[in-house]
Amino acid sequence: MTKLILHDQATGLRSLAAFQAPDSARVFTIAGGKSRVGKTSIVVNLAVALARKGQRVLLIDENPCHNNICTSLGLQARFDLLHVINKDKRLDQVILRGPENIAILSAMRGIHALNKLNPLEQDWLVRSFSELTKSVDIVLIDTAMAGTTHVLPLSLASEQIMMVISGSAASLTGAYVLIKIMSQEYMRRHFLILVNNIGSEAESFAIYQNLYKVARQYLSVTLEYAGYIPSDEKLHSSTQLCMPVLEAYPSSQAATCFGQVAQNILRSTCPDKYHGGIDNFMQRLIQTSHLSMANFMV
Ligand SMILES: Nc1ncnc2c1ncn2[C@@H]1O[C@H](COP(=O)(O)OP(=O)(O)OP(=O)(O)O)[C@@H](O)[C@H]1O
Repeated sequence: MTKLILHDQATGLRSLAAFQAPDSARVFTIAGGKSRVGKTSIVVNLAVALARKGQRVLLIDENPCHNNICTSLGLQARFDLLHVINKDKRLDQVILRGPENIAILSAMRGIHALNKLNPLEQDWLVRSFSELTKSVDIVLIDTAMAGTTHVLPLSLASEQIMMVISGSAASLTGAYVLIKIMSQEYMRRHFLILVNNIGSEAESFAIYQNLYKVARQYLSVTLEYAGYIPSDEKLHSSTQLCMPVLEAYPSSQAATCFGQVAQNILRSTCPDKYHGGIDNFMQRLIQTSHLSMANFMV
């Protein structure tokens, strides 16, 4: 029975993908197999690097307010996605502006409410998001870490999934488990890999290559190297200053690497044929938010 439900959900997801416009915004979910792997630092700094390359960036933040993008930038979000869902505020009224005019949407409470929306509320939300279509080129989603399979709905709704790994065994195992579930249950065949907090580029590439070989042999998926961010005290200091490292320490090694990662993801391919688009993303997210994590045996 569970298999049947999963099959239907997977079929639904694939048919939704067919409705996407080819020229719309690209949506990347940033996930990690372990907490504290550096997701928020990566989302914030990658957004700045992308904005400096002329991209209009929207960040969607799933983290709780004591530990989220706004806090890391010294901003305070008074409103969030739930205010939009409840029709207390319009989407443009809850979006904050960060460095380089990056748009930031706090969404933790809203994302958790998506599976309770009736069809009319779903429609309203998708239409609200369609208003962003002309003003956003790239969406980056910072996922919260609350269990291995928690990030599935956001990841499956995105065009691209970027897994952040470090050199630790826990981060590699966690990333492998997530890739396994998404490939075997949901036919996701392509993942971007970013290695963070690592000693050197050579070390980073060796870790990536090991994961690549194992994933190709046992899971039949393609991994694409998105780059690396070194272990850099300047990145840690910039977090404490509530600033992106690209602003606080523009000539640091970390800042240079974020520029390179931004270039790589702009060039990245999408063999899964998920063409993005914010309203379509929201439609898929509503659909995937009904997935019961209890269905998964890891
Ligand atoms: N490459 C790096 N070099 C030095 N410090 C880093 C690096 N990447 C992340 N950090 C530091 O590690 C800490 C955790 O980073 P961050 O909050 O971005 O992780 P996270 O994965 O978002 O955490 P959570 O699981 O709590 O959401 C921060 O203090 C950050 O400054």
